[in-house]
Amino acid sequence: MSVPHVVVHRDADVLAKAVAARIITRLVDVQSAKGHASIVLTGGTVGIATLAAIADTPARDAVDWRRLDVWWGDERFLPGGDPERNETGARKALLDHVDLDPARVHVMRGPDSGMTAEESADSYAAELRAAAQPEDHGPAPTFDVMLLGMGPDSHVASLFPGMPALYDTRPVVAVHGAPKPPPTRISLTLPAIRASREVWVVAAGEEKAGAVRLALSDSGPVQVPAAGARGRSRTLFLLDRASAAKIPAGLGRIASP
Ligand SMILES: O=C1O[C@H](COP(=O)(O)O)[C@@H](O)[C@H](O)[C@H]1O
Repeated sequence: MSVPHVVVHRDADVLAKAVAARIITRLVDVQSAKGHASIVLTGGTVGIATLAAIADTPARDAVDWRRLDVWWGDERFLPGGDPERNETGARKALLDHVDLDPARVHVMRGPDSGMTAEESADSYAAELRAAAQPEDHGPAPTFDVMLLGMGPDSHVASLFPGMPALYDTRPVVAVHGAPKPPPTRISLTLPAIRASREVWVVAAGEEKAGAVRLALSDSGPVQVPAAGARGRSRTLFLLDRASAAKIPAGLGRIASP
């Protein structure tokens, strides 16, 4: 697993634009190297603002959207089209504005599919397994980029501190009783997150400063889930100044003074 690298931007707006530029560059590089790429999306404020920033930049045309697999790190277990679903936010901000191959957009199904949360998680696990290649050596693909928002309690995806999902070895699970509404969710687990080539944790706002500090410490992932979010090749913490306010001096590289 990689050691986190911290980049600090002036504010949430600059952060979203900078992460958007970074995603475009990464996807273009990966697609030019192997013909296709994969990204795992997050919900949350900065996650969705980043997608909107991609939609806003002409450089988005450099990505071959039809050769991109889109996955989610978590989903709120709500019917399709519900404004609280991460999918709905992502579609509105970006996915509806680019030429994706619908077969490559892998949504986590809601209750309107007729499935329980457990069945939806199992069906996503089957989709992950089907996409995994022998060289991935596991039940999920080696995602090229995984974006993760982080809550003030240090949750990533829908892995909340102390919850049983943090001990699970399956790639994706149903979560019940989440402290942040809605209580029922579907989430990738730490093994699936850690199977990603690159994990990028994005956070903004002073209410995240304590969680950012802990996420960059030696805390255990059961108490501090973001401390377990590490990529195989690279882990980035992409922050605004407010969320980086409590990290040890010298750890963060200021990119936007
Ligand atoms: O509920 C969720 O929250 C987190 C973080 O959201 P934020 O608004 O505090 O940035 C998000 O990463 C996760 O995907 C989502 O389901």
